[in-house]
Amino acid sequence: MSASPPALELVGVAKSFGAIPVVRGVDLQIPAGERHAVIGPNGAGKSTLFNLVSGLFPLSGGDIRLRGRSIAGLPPHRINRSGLARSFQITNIFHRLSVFENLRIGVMARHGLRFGLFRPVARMRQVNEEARAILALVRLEARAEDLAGDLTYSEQRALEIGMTLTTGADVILLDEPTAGMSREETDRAVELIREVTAGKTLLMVEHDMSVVFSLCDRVSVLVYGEILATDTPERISANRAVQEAYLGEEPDESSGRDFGQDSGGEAAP
Ligand SMILES: Nc1ncnc2c1ncn2[C@@H]1O[C@H](COP(=O)(O)OP(=O)(O)OP(=O)(O)O)[C@@H](O)[C@H]1O
Repeated sequence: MSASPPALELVGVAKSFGAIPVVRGVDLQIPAGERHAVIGPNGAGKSTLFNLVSGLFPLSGGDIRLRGRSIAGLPPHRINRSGLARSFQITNIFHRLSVFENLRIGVMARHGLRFGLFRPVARMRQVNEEARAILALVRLEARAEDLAGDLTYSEQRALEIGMTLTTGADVILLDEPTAGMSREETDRAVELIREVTAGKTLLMVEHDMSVVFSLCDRVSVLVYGEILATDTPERISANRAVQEAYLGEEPDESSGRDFGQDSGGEAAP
């Protein structure tokens, strides 16, 4: 055991909707700096797990700890301020503001600054610098002045990742960051995610095993609300129990999509 607590720790995490258990006692430790994927068949409880970690749903049981401190019961904005940011697909983006303004608002929020209030010039200079740095990191400099609503789908996803960075969080949750992207867009997104999460802790839901292989240190397989296995991508893809959990999903080495999903929004191959 290392001396420092895990960046993120789930202890016996449970969630029921009415009488129906959906997440059933999940234990998971993610050390600081690890990139970790949660995979699993449709309806396994992956989104619910993310909603529990980010504070959108109250726990039915167990505990969630960020750097050793419980965040159970905290509202999402408090969890966010504690250093955990989640990408909510494209819903965080103000479509009628420019790309730069979007990032600036995110950085301002972190500095406790709001529109319409007195804004000290020196702090605004710092805000602008930070926003520009994130703009470069997510490779949207050429689009800085364009409306966020005019970005392509994958550019919007990049902006969304940029918004999570504006919070300064060092634990990042990404929910299917490459869903709906072509192979080329996916490859670019993987590069971008690798760069922007360097030195941070990443927890992602991802269906595309080629993405998991190229990005993640470890993978957890969630089946019926329970973790079936946690291991390296290589060992997970060779695991018989995992293969059986994806009934009817033959490993497909040619596409790299070892464990396909029948979810709607995926890009055509
Ligand atoms: N708010 C809710 N109320 C009742 N049931 C819910 C709610 N949210 C999710 N569920 C149920 O919980 C189960 C797990 O759903 P969840 O969306 O977490 O699965 P998932 O693994 O993310 O699936 P997918 O890969 O299809 O997104 C499903 O049976 C779903 O119908």
